[in-house]
Amino acid sequence: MKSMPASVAQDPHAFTSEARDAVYQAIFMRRDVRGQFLPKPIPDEVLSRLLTAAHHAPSVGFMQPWNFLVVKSDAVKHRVHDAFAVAHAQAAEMFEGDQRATYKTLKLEGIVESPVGIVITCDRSRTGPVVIGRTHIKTMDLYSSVCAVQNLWLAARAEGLGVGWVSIFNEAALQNALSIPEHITPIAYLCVGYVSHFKDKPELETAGWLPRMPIQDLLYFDTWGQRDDQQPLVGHLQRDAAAAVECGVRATLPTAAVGT
Ligand SMILES: Cc1cc2c(cc1C)N(C[C@H](O)[C@H](O)[C@H](O)COP(=O)(O)O)c1[nH]c(=O)[nH]c(=O)c1N2
Repeated sequence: MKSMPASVAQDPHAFTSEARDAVYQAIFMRRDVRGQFLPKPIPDEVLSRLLTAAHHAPSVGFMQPWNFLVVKSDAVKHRVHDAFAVAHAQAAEMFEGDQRATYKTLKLEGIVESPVGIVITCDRSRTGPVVIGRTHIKTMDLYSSVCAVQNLWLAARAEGLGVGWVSIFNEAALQNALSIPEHITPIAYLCVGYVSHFKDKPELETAGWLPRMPIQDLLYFDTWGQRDDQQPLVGHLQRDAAAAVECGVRATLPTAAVGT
């Protein structure tokens, strides 16, 4: 995105403005990709960078609960797709009326078309029963694996790769399709590949499923539920929301045309 106005002196630890802008570009130009995958292979050196980025995610107690399963076999992808198809049909029945009709028109995966699937898992027993930071809130290990997903997703966007997270599975069916042991939780099945183009906004937004919520409606000060629209921060948020949208629009252009 175009540099956000720097009204305060840059901290000496901050990235250069070009590097900082690249981070924000990765964030605002990232999309969940389902339908625009190209068959172009992903070089191992690129996959290696993605996986290394994922492995450098934060994790509770540094337990690094993840494994990475790289799926290239068509037979395995078809097994995963079969598991998706069952859950997808079940999911359609959970919506009513117009929503069900819309749901059925949505493309919600690119399992077979994407050249590579990457499954990120969570081994909840990896470092024993007591983990620093997970002593009371047991789900922290799952959140750690999600951090790995997000690192990979952003790195992929910087590499020009699309990623689509598919979660419409009965968990046991997905484990079965991938021979994942019962005690390992599959966190994400990610469809990864080069794309014909990136969309400017979430497909569910374009389809009229849901809009992006205004961030100021989600913001409280000091205690839950306490709003204060007079806070200068709120004005900044409105400006930055517009800048983020503009960045998403520019994501539809080849990056060479986008610049920083
Ligand atoms: C945990 C989780 C699980 C899923 C998703 C995301 C996340 C975070 N998303 C993608 C989701 O629909 C998408 O992120 C939002 O619509 C916002 O769009 P962008 O990611 O900004 O393009 C997703 N998309 C899809 O087509 N099929 C799916 O099964 C899922 N599952």
